[in-house]
Order: sequence, then structure tokens, then C-alpha cells
Amino acid sequence: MPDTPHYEQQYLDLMRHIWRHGDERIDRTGVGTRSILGATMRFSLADDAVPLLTTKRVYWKAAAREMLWFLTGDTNIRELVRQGVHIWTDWPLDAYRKATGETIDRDAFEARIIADEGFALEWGDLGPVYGAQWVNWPRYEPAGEGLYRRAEKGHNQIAALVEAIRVTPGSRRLLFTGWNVAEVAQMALPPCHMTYQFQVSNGKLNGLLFQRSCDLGLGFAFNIFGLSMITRMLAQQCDLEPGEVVWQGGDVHLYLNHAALVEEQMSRVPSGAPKLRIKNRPSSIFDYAIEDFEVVDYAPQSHISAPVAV
Ligand SMILES: Nc1nc(=O)c2c([nH]1)NC[C@@H]1CN(c3ccc(C(=O)N[C@@H](CCC(=O)O)C(=O)O)cc3)CN21
Ligand SMILES: O=c1ccn([C@H]2C[C@H](O)[C@@H](COP(=O)(O)O)O2)c(=O)[nH]1
Repeated sequence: MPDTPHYEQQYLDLMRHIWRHGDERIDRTGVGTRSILGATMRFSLADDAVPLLTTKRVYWKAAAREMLWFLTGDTNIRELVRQGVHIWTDWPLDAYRKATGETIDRDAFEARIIADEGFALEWGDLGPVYGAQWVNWPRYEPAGEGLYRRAEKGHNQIAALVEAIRVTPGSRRLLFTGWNVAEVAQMALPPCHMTYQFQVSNGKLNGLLFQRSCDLGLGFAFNIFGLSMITRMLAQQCDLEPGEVVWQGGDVHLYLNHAALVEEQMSRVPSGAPKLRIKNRPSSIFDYAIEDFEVVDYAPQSHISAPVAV
């Protein structure tokens, strides 16, 4: 037995705590959750370590594709669906069904999103979610006579962050956020992984995420991978070594219909030390491709599927 606990033990302990002691209540989706407010976990990124869960298989490539999609500023699911990533389809699908009364299934809806650009424009957009805010946060400029107009190009928080890490590594303002108060109402879902902050310490880059709402059974595995991936990409672009990631949850919950997943996962023992390799160094943070990433030494236990609350 190793003398230090496996990094994933924090996750399993939190899961057990919430399942046993969380407040049970009806949430927005109507499914019901057990929930607590406030939790922190820390994971090392040293030597390419990546905090993938090992007690179930995590489809990290879907999470990586989602992260790369955010960085393009795209908010339409079409490109994700083209790449075989289905994690955002349920929200536009739900809106479409409600608006039209059609009983189209998910596969047929996705096929139509891919085949028909006009349909995708009309029904595939999530509103000004993550990507829009990260790289194109609306900016307004004077238009004369006391009037203002929306500037063609918004703030690119990610480009500014790379520059700031390089030029002012001692700064305590190295962050970006998706929580644009003025636009939250237009989003299919207000950002959950809402604020990312970075710190340079001893030549290492540390990354922190504040996640206001966390589906611990489903979303967390993707969110912690995404945090690790963006921290690694920023470190590479800024010639820093990866340090650690700190995850902070606001409302951290387990959906009541995830009982089978929770019981199964809590019965499993984490093992192994997966690594995330970045095989190239693109010329900017916006030029990474899925082929640049590789996970090695990942031998998880079997996948556990669970329904997503819409
Ligand atoms: N209830 C809820 N939980 C979430 O985690 C979540 C939302 N809603 N809404 C927006 C996004 C979409 N995200 C999702 C949605 C679905 C999966 C999911 O079904 N994951 C499965 C299969 C993944 C796959 O097929 O690639 C998993 O086992 O991880 C994960 C993240 C994260 N977010
Ligand atoms: O990246 C994500 C996105 C979403 N979630 C979860 C958290 C909640 O279960 C729902 C969002 O519902 P709200 O009512 O808007 O809080 O999606 C996640 O864990 N990770």
C-alpha cells in the first residue's frame, strides 16, 4: 500500500459525504439532489500527472474536444456533434421539442444538425455561453452624440491572460470568467465552471477553478480534466512547469437518480497514475488540436453510465 492516499480518494470521500449527509431537495431539473455548499480538492500536475478518475472510465477526449471548442469561441453544438461529442445535445433538443411538439429522438436531431446548416443555426446555438465570453466578451465603443455601439471584436480574456502570465507573473489578477451578468439570461445554461484563476509560483503555474454548481457524478470528471488541460496549455505557452490544480465547488450535488453510479463507484478502489502528454507546442493557445494530446498509463475500471438531468 502506498503511504499517501491516491489523489482520487478526495473525490470518493466527498461523494460519500454528500450521499450520506447532503441536504435532500428538489432542484431546477425536478430530479432532486443531495447537496452541500462549498468543497475544495487539490491535485498535482507534476510530471504530467492528470487527475482523471480511475474508478470509472472517463471519456477524456470528449472533455478535451469541448475545451478546444470553447477556445474557438463557438457556441453552436454543430461542431461538437460533428466530432461525435454528444454532451451538449440534450439542451437544444429539449428546446426544440418544447417549441415544436415533435417527438424527434437524439440521433435524428443530431443528424439534422449536421446535415442542415440553417437548422443548426436556428436550433443548435446555446446562446453566449463559455466560448463567447472567454474570447469575445462584448465591448462597447462610443458612436458619437453620447451613443454607444457594440464593438466588432470583444475582449479576448484568454489572449490577455497568456500575455499577463508572461509579462506580470506575480499578478493576483490572472483570471478569466464566463459569468457575464448582462448575458446570463440568454444562455441555455449559465456557466457552471465559471471562474478560472492562475498563479505563478517558483516557475510553476497553478490553476484554480470556482464551479458554482457541480454534478459530482457526471460533470465533475469533465470539469477537473478541463481545468488540468487549460492549466497545462497555459503553462506550455508561458514556458512554465505545471504545478497543481485547486478545484472549488459551490453547490456540489449528487442527483438522486445516480444512486447506482454512486454505490458502484464508492465500492471501487482507485489505482494508477495517468499522465497527460502534450505532443506539440503550437504557436498560440488557440492552435491546439485534439491530436496534440495523449493520455498514457490510464487503466480505469469500467465505464458507469448515468442519466443527465436536463
Ligand atoms: N445535469 C447536468 N450535468 C452536467 O454535468 C452538465 C449539465 N447538466 N449541463 C451542461 C453540461 C454538459 N455536461 C455533460 C453532459 C453529459 C455528460 C455525460 O453524459 N457523460 C457521460 C458520457 C460521456 C460521453 O458519452 O462521451 C459520462 O459517463 O461521462 C457529461 C457532461 C456537463 N454539464
Ligand atoms: O460543466 C458543467 C456544467 C454543468 N454542470 C451541472 C451542474 C448542475 O447539475 C447542472 C446545471 O444546473 P444549474 O441549475 O444551472 O445549476 O449542470 C456541471 O457539473 N458541470
